Amino acid sequence: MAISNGMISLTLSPPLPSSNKPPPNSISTSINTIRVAFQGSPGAYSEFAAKTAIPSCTTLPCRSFSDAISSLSLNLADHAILPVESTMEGTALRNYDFLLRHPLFITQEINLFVHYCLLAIPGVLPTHLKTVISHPMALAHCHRSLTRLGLNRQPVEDTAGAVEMLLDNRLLDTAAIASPRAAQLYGLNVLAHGLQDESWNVTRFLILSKHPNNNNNNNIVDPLTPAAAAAGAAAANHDEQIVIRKTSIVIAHRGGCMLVILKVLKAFSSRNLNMTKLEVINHDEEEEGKSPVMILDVRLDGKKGSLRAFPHVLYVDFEGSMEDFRVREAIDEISKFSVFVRILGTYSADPNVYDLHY
Ligand SMILES: O=C(O)C(=O)Cc1ccccc1
Repeated sequence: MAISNGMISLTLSPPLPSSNKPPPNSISTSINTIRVAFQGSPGAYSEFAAKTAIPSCTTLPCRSFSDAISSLSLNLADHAILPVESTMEGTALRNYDFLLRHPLFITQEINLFVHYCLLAIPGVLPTHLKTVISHPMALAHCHRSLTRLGLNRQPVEDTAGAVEMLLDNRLLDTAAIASPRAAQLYGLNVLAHGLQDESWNVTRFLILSKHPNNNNNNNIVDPLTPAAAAAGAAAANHDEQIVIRKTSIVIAHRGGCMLVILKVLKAFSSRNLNMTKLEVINHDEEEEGKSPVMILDVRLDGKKGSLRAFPHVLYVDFEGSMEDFRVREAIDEISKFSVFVRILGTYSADPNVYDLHY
């Protein structure tokens, strides 16, 4: 079945049996199955990340990330998942833009090892290949390998979609870069494993929701408090995993980037709050071809304002939750010298990196 001109596929994939342990404090429900929308076809890395983060979930494949977000407003999905950065390429700014343009909150993060395979229709030999198709991030992560193989690159929406394209069009001179799972799912041959240019290739995905995560789980402790130290000792004894809460914010400011960065660092360091990410985006209006970052004004009380353009933006992640007074104080301080602050959400830090099982 399809809705709104068939843009959103309504096929819900069943939960994936996984030998990976779910991440701490992963979202779970005993009554309703959680539905996670992702951009791509079944077998995409995002789908695997969703099922690793929330093992009992069903997944909703969507043609674009906008469709995945629409599925939240249409109540077809409870969450959407988005790859936001990788160890090989840093922040995927385009995906962050999606997040900033919508009234969404981060409720969980998940880190996944990404192994790429070269897949082709059975019978196709490496010598037959002229072109390779895949998600732009996959093509970038395999840049050196593809240059060595002398293949033309063609970006498509997602890795599993590339596999579908091979099959739908019976492309006999083209390969796709996708996961071993996609190879199994679609019955393609794996011509090469481990195509990524660096063996340590981890992608960080964010799980997004219409509502902020107000999880007051007792296992969750704010770092750097006596409770954290005590919980740490207890966990070490019982082999438990401590869950550290993280918060992501976006700060926009006018000019004088260095001074703003120093003030932001001081707001966190003076309160003993550990930063895990600081990324500065400067999109000067005068600079040709660069558009300012568009950010939707959304507050934790759910009120949303207008979409505003900012040329200078800082993405900051730090350890600590919005329930911690030091975090609230730091954000208050930052609000005094920046033109705009948006809180993207507090969620549990993922201490693991999950692997696809071949
Ligand atoms: O295309 C996919 O399979 C995705 O889920 C996006 C993606 C692409 C490459 C690495 C991680 C996620």
